[in-house]
Amino acid sequence: MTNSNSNPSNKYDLPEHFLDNDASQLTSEELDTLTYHKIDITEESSASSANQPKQQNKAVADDLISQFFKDSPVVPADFRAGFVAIVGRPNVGKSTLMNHLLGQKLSITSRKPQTTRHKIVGIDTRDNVQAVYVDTPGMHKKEVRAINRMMNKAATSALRDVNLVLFVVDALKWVPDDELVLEKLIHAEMPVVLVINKSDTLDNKNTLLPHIERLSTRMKFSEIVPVSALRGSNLDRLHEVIGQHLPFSPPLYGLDQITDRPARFLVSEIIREKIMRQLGEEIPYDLTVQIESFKQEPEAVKANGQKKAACTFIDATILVERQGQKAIVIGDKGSRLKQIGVEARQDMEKLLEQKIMLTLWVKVKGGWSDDERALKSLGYGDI
Ligand SMILES: Nc1nc2c(ncn2[C@@H]2O[C@H](COP(=O)(O)OP(=O)(O)OP(=O)(O)O)[C@@H](O)[C@H]2O)c(=O)[nH]1
Repeated sequence: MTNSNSNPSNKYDLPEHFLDNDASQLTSEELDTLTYHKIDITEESSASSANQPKQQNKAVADDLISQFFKDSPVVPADFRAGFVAIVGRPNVGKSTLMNHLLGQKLSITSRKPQTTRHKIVGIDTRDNVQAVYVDTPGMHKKEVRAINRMMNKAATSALRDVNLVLFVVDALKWVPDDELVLEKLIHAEMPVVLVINKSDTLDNKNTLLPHIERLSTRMKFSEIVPVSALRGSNLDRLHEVIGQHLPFSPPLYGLDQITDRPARFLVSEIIREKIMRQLGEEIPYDLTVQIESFKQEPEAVKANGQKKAACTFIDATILVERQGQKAIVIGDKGSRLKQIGVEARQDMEKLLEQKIMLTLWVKVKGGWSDDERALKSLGYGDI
């Protein structure tokens, strides 16, 4: 730190992090230095005040308060914020929609139904609106196994305490699982917006209107918005509708925050997505990824003066049900696992904006998807 006497009124002599934080985070030593500055400044403006410690303390407090508010973003009175649940049967494009609404990939997507297993929270702040999206596993009728039951539970619980629901359907398709979602929403107290996704697949747009009319007789939707999540069509309109239906409220999360999920969770989801994309139909979805270790090393300067970039070291285990699946994931001479690793690392580097060293292992853990206790130990218990 610069000698405070050399330039008493220069605020950059203050402890560095004071510019970003409030005074409660200063050490007492730093506070002493700060007070010393303040005395110097006061002496410059008023010679008599040097003997008035109370006034000096008040000046310090005023300075801290004004600095604190100067650093806090000003939120307009008409700011709106709230939770938005994205619900629908499997494969209608809920995760694709959330990623495109966020403009950032958070939720994994694949052609395979039931890709989304957990409740994912994505935060989007724009135009004085903060929408906190909850992407849910698709709801479906076949609750055959423990994992399906848990996914349905997660989707239903996402409907509690939200301000708005986006009910996503696949173009003109209407199947019993859509009916199941509709039944859950009919008595919902919050507004429900029907999002007709995959509108790019419609050959004849005239068929849309009778479909919308039919669905409107089933329940009262606040709005019906046809979109193509994949192509990003009509999402501006959807953003507008979402904003209109959220309550006036200060932001619920930081204005720059994009998710409440820890980085280790997001990286395990990235690995899972790459496996599903690589293997397509070859492997059932009975597969999970466990992050064994996640160590972040900050940027450093080596002994020779060279800079060492920040790096995160990740060890992950892919758990499969059977020996045969292990061989499939590993591939010929490890080629498939290597490809999964390369693609996952690239996505992780984009997400975390730093170098990643990724080590992948494959292990057989029979019967995990049908064992509620094992699922809980893998983190499915809190969904
Ligand atoms: N043509 C077209 N395909 C889409 C659109 N949106 C999503 N898809 C595709 O539909 C498939 C399923 O998308 P997801 O976003 O994984 O669907 P989901 O509803 O989250 O699926 P679950 O995880 O099973 O609940 C993927 O192949 C997407 O590329 C769209 O607007 N148009």
